[in-house]
Amino acid sequence: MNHVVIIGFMGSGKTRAGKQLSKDLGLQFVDLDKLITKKMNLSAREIFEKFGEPYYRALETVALKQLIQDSERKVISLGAGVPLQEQNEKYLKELGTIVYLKGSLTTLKKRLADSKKDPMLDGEDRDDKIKKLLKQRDPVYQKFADIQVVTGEVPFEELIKEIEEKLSTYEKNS
Ligand SMILES: Nc1ncnc2c1ncn2[C@@H]1O[C@H](COP(=O)(O)OP(=O)(O)O)[C@@H](O)[C@H]1O
Ligand SMILES: O=C(O)C1=C[C@@H](OP(=O)(O)O)[C@@H](O)[C@H](O)C1
Ligand SMILES: [Mg+2]
Repeated sequence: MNHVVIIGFMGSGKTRAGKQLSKDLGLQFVDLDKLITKKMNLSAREIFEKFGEPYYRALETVALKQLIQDSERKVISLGAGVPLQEQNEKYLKELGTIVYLKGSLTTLKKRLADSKKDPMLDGEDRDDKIKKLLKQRDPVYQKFADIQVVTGEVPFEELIKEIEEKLSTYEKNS
């Protein structure tokens, strides 16, 4: 399918940017986390606590497969962990054009400092955890990215414009 797919670390702005892009492009918006939490009637943290992380990962994969079958083009914001799961690799490649919202460690630490919603940041020192996970995840996001933009350095509206321009160029050439 040729969906517009947004990937990136927690706090990179996947959900916010996805909503704006869907409005501008006149496409339906899907947030993969929202799809899962709505269906389960539980938050991501509650699903992690009740059933464990592997269960959440399985729900992500099921949702991805459904979106590949969906013939109506959409803007899809993925959860930050989706590209890290080996079983998702082939589905991600089939899903559409992948936009990586890249945030620096400084930007992400700032945005995530008070966020309570992410179970992946529970436990150890939050800044250390962000640093460790970003080091592990950034190369994976880069590997999947058809388009990359840096968040945190320009105003939101400019960032969206940059994504739209890059998408248009990418699609013309592919
Ligand atoms: N370009 C941006 N500039 C400043 N703050 C942003 C930007 N994009 C997102 N945010 C803020 O960062 C936080 C995380 O955004 P969100 O879209 O939920 O990220 P994600 O879905 O990638 O975890 C929110 O408070 C959001 O308003
Ligand atoms: O980093 C992760 O593994 C996760 C990120 C979350 O999504 P956001 O990227 O929207 O925060 C959500 O999917 C879940 O809590 C797991
Ligand atoms: Mg999100």
